[in-house]
Amino acid sequence: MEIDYRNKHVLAPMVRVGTLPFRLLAAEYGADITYGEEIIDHKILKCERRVNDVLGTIDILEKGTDCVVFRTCAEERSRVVFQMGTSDAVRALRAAQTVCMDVAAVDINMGCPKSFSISGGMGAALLTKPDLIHDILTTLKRNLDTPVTCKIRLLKSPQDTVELARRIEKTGVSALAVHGRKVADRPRDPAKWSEIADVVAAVSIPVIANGDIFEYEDFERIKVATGASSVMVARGALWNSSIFSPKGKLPWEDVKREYVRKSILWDNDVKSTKHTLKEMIMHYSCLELPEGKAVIKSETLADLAQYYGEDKYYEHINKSRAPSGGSG
Ligand SMILES: Cc1cc2nc3c(=O)[nH]c(=O)nc-3n(C[C@H](O)[C@H](O)[C@H](O)COP(=O)(O)O)c2cc1C
Repeated sequence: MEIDYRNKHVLAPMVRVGTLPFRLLAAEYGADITYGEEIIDHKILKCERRVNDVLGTIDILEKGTDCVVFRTCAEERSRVVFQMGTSDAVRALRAAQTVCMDVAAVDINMGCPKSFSISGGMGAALLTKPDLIHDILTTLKRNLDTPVTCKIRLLKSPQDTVELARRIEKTGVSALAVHGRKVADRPRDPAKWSEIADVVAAVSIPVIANGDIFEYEDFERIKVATGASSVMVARGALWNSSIFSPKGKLPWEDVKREYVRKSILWDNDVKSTKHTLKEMIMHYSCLELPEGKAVIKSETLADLAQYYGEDKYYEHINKSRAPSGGSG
């Protein structure tokens, strides 16, 4: 089923952050479309799909283990985007086939500047290989019923970016997310909204504008500046996912607590929960203070529950999951 990419507020893909509890939290506050963290195709190819009746989730697990690589649930089926890292069309297709029936769309990461991506020919390395981009996207389009999209960065000149966007549009993708920074730009460099506007003007598929949305009002500002109708947020949502709420941001302490509860409810990987909490704490406070130290020291969700005063909730959830029967 085609997903509508117009007039949407979108949670950006974020490694080690965009797992199920975080996506559901963002959606609860108002995000319309929520991307998962980037997962590399090689990793998915070592996985199997399993229905988790206890949690009510669909789990993509490393074969023969309980190691969750991707977890989703029916509630987010119509809005979750699976983002993949790849450098090969056939491999991308095989990996996408493992997950496509459980997600709203499959997205290819063409913006990651990290060395592990570039050295594997993935992420931003694709930006200089338009033929390979074409190959990957058309292979996915031809063989999947699921919508296909991609996320790029700006190229050296606005003309180059526009030329690439036009080529991408020709592959039949449903939307194009544009992060308004170049590969060499640092996160603190301002995003170049005007160069996103050049792309919006040049293509007719929906463009999702991304970069420097830190307040709810910024959604409207970037729409006006770029002409894009949809907007994607990463750091603004990481620090306080209630940025999606038209009613204004909630105190980060409340958001954090709700994130801990959702991590417990969906049995999130403790490393991902710790990482996300650490990012929030680093932004608002400091890891050297007692809270940061307690999060770093935590080894399990039970430890985190205890620190945040959610131990009763943790016990309640775990009791409700225990197999019935026994003495009663
Ligand atoms: C913690 C973190 C993890 C990220 N992981 C990904 C990722 O997995 N895939 C991706 O395409 N971009 C990733 N990005 C980039 C963001 O999706 C986004 O393009 C960038 O941060 C600019 O948006 P912002 O100004 O709203 O932060 C990540 C960014 C952050 C801060």
